[in-house]
Amino acid sequence: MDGGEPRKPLELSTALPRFKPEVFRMQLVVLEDEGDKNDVLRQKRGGQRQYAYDMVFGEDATQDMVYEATSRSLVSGVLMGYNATVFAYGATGSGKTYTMVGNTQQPGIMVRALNDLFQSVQESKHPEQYTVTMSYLEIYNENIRDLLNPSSGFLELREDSRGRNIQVTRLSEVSTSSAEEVMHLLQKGNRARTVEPTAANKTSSRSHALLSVTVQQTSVLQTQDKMKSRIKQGKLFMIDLAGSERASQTKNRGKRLQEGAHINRSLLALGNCINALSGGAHYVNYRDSKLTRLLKDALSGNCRTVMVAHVSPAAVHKDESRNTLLYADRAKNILNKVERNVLDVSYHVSQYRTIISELRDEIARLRAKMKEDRPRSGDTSNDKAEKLKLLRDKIVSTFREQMRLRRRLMEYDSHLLSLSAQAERQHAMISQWESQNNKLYKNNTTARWHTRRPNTDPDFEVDRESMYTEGDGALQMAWSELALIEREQEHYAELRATTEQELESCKQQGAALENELPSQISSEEERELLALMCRVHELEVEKMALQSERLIKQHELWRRDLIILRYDRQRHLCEEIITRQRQLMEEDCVILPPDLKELYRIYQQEIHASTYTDTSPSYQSGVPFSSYSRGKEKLPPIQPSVDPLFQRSMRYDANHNSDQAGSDISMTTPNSSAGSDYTPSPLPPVTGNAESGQPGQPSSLPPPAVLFPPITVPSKELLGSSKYLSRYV
Ligand SMILES: Nc1ncnc2c1ncn2[C@@H]1O[C@H](COP(=O)(O)OP(=O)(O)OP(=O)(O)O)[C@@H](O)[C@H]1O
Repeated sequence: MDGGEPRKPLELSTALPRFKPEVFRMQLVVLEDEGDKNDVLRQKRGGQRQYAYDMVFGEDATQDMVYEATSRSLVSGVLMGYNATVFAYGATGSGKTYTMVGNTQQPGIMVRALNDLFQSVQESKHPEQYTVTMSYLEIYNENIRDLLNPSSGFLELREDSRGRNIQVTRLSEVSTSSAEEVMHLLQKGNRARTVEPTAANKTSSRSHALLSVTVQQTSVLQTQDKMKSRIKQGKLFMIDLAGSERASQTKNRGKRLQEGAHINRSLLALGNCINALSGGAHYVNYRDSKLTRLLKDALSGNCRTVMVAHVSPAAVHKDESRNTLLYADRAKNILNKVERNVLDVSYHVSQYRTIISELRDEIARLRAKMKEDRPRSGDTSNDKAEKLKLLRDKIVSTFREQMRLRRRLMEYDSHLLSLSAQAERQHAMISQWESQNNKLYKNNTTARWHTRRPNTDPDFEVDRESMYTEGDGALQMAWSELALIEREQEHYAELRATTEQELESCKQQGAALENELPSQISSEEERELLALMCRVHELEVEKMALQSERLIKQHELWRRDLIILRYDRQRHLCEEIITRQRQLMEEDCVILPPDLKELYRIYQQEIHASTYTDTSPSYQSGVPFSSYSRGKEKLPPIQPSVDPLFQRSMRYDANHNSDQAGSDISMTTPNSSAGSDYTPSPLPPVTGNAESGQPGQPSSLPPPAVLFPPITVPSKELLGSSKYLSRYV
């Protein structure tokens, strides 16, 4: 390390998960530490530390090189419906803003990614199916500000009772159709961002900036009574974090010092989350800062995440550099489960169609009444005109009132639907938990486990005790949440009934006013004026039709969620039954008949097809499920990390010793590469010859009988974790 000032800091990238390991060669950063010269006793010895990352960029790396290697592949993923996040991390002045935003000559990741995104949309077969929206916010002193509409003040962060669906209220979501428009918005946002000069950086960002771009592709498959559409939605977050800073180095005072404290606190919270996640902690505290709450999905949810860590080669920054390297190193161990957000939406539009058509009928009636010729008194006195004006005003206001009431009814319906979806979820959660408890504490499998594993793990019983308490708490919470939901359902049902009554009387009032109309019209001009009023009504109805369409989609998504949940539960049960039956067959040395073997094979294919999309790394790796073809000697495991319950299931350990009478199952924690990728390596049979230690070559049974895949048993941490429950539902 030299003592020179940083000009071109070093950037490291760690992509989570490493979806293209063949592209990202691991590269090293060596941190040299000469030790403390004043440390005469040599207590703190210097030395070298090496850190390996997916990619390391030196001072010659261009913006383009950084973008190509870290973020380009994320853009195509977003268009396919994946979520992705790129965030820049590092000390103040280390080059984060340069990497993310850049300048006009050297644009950064944000600009390049958006350019690529729009280009890909334009080059696609159906550019008209895509909608792109963006929002841009900053977190300054723990307050959220809308960078696209800075005058809106501080915004609130909201989430549901389980800490999911995090949303920023009143944040502007701007719909964009071209890269130029986006660039303009981005520049506008950057101008609004809080940037101040400090001793460490002339243009120091005093806030974290989060740019979010949502790409939605909607393809309508059918119209008429039943509409079917497919919605694919990917989100890309690009985040320029504020830099960590030391008061002694930045020489900040007053306001700057206070900003620095906020920045450091939120970065510390982020560091804690990274530590907890990389260590596989059961509980991760995202609530310590707004930054971590917003980054929750990027860190542990359904998201491909790239962390670009920035370090300065200057000796004076060695502590910050070491910290950054350490966090980046830990972040590598975090494994996210990435899924495509694709939904086939099919919905009945009859319910809202009725409302809309009723309103349209009303307008038609109004028009007809206007055209009706009635005997008139012939006078065009001011008095008559005044009466007509009054009548018109009344008709307009009753129509508005009707619209208001109908809209309110729709909102109540929508809320009631969401409540019933939530209640259903709680029910599912409760029954799931109860069946888990049965499995854990009461059934035979557990008893056998105990007898097979005498005294191997002294903490085993203690763990179970604490799991039971934890589970009990989760169960109680689910029950009380259910009671709350039911109370809210009752309340909203009452509100709905009252509104319906109000609407009925409003409708009658409107009809009476309409009947008065023909006798009041005395000239063509008046007729035309009233025609205009009808047009305004029509437009309002159209607006309502659009709103109802949005609600319908929302309902359908909830309904689909529930169906998926039920199917998932059914599948879990089936798998449980199959696993246990196989265990019994195996214990009784039943020879597998060929047709049953064939059924297992088909079942396996089904599981694989439903679990792995064509972009799954395992599929691309050239070992797809089809390799388990008829006649092959091995069957793949029943449970290739397909469901959250069994995700971290026990895996067969080929090297496991044979002292567990009759059982070759051992607990192994899946390593990072095995966590999400299905590794169809040949697994030895459950009843294989333990002495031989030869996977797949058992001698105790004839060949067909030994083709059992291993029995998967949920790992104790998953069965006992309440976190699992909330994740699963
Ligand atoms: N790779 C690079 N090539 C050339 N100049 C760079 C590079 N990286 C950073 N710089 C320059 O270094 C200075 C500090 O960089 P930047 O503002 O991006 O740091 P930062 O990490 O965002 O700091 P802060 O956390 O204080 O906002 C800027 O003037 C920037 O233009």
